Amino acid sequence: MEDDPPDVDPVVDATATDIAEMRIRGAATIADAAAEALATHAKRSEASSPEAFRSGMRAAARRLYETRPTAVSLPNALRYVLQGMDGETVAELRSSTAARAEAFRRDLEQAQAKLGEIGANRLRDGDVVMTHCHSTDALSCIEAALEDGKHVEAIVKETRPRKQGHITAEQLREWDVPVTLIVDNAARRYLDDADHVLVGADSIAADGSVINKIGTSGLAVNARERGVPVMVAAQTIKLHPDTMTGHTVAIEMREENEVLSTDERSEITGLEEADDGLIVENPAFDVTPPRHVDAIVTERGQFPPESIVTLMRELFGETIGEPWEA
Ligand SMILES: O=P(O)(O)OC[C@H]1O[C@H](OP(=O)(O)O)[C@H](O)[C@@H]1O
Repeated sequence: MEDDPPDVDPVVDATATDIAEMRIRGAATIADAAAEALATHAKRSEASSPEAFRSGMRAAARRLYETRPTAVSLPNALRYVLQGMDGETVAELRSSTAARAEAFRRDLEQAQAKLGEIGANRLRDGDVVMTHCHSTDALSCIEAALEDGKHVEAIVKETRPRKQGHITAEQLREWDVPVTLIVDNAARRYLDDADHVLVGADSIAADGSVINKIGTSGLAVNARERGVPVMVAAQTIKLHPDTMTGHTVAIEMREENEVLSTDERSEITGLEEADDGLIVENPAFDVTPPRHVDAIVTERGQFPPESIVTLMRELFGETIGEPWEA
């Protein structure tokens, strides 16, 4: 018989649930929350031996990993923290792991600020930026441009079905940026008024493909046709190491009820009960090929998408296992 899996701290469970249900969302924010949860788990661990501590940490990482599949910042964060488990005693392991998680969170914040400064160089005074979804990395570029004294305006796509564009609009208005909010289907019409498309990323593949909120690829195709450059703001934690060896990135399929309520479903089908003839598909992300992206802005500089693999090799090497195999 197999042993029971080790207990994880309730904070780990709560964080995992919040990530799965998108109360915690956005690739960088998810990574930060996961590292914080691992730190708490490490600090509160009452493991009776170093091996028990390590297996508890691995169980916590696995619980967090199994929440959402697309943003690679999550496994990258888990792996980074677990690689920092160091020591002969539980006390040593506890403090090294917690310190590693805290260093990760500090680095994440600094990387985003640095990325913002680099991305701001692409924005000129008076530029209009079209955004999709809500990305803290993308917003960091606008924030840095504002700090440089540039005037920036924004056309903000609503981003169905969850309307994260509202979060972007709220942040931009807080910074006093003039915002025009549009429905997603209006994007092509408004591209003529935009100087840049600026989006974030959940994962970047080795060939320079950008995996981001559903609708990004269509926006990028339209932007290319209209001659509007597409800029992707993505810290290196968004680089997906497994894609160097040919793995594809899993696209999360979310619940029907984000798109269609039970009442709306009954109105369409005229039935109270289930109708297997009506299927609702709700992919959360899509893949934008590198030819539709002008630049990937990271804290290490900005790169044409085709050359991102060089940075990926430098940062991750060639072989990577699951986070809990660290
Ligand atoms: O890391 P930052 O730049 O904040 O966000 C990156 C991306 O994460 C979000 O995914 P979701 O809303 O969690 O599904 C969006 O796709 C956004 O572009």
